[in-house]
Amino acid sequence: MPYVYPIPNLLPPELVSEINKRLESEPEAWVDGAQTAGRERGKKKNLELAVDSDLRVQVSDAITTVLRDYQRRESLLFTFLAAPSKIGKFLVSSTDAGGGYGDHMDNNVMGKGTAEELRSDLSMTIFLSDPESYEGGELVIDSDMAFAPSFKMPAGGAVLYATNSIHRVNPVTKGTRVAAITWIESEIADPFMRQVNADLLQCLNAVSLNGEQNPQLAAFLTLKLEKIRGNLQKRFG
Ligand SMILES: O=C(O)CCC(=O)C(=O)O
Ligand SMILES: [Fe+2]
Repeated sequence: MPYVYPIPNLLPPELVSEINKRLESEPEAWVDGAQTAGRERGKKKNLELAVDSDLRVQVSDAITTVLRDYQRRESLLFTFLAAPSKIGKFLVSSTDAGGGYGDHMDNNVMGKGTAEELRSDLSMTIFLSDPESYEGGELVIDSDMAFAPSFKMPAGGAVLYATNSIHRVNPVTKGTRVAAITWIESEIADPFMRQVNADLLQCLNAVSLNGEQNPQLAAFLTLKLEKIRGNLQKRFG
């Protein structure tokens, strides 16, 4: 099974419309996206906010603040699944008709040699455009496989996937696809253990949300689940 998780409502709708408004108001901030593609530049046809532009930093910081907010249900899910230790700055991408990004692998290390260097365990695309507003532009994960899953999420929805999978963005045939993309270093390098940790966290969360009927049982299960999680972490890091 490929490690792919759609998260439908990662960003609140107010933040998505605020970001889209800002992006539309600064058409001069976009540059050729091939600049950030490294060896894959020939396959990439899109525009991106200049990496050092104020707008890119502001949009990236606003999204990261939501992801670091443990109270929101969807960012809780993101936290469980990713166990993020480092979240890279977001690239903001805009793809018009004729653009796309052919089959490729992302780099194992992002921001090499900078203060922001991270081991890219997970890649994440946050869709910012209304899916009705463009055609094509699906994100296809494990695109070298016969049954590769394909995603076109609602605005504010995300797809989190293992960085070691070949993937592509299908050609956009109409309209414009805007997305924010980043890479994440997880506290848990091993994908199998990351999955076990995510399952345990989901159990702990369910127990804490539904524990009123039987507080004693809830306390017992919480203690035991924390023990299992802690002991697994000690053994597998
Ligand atoms: O736009 C996307 O959904 C993914 C882009 C991508 O694969 C990349 O920037 O490496
Ligand atoms: Fe990629």
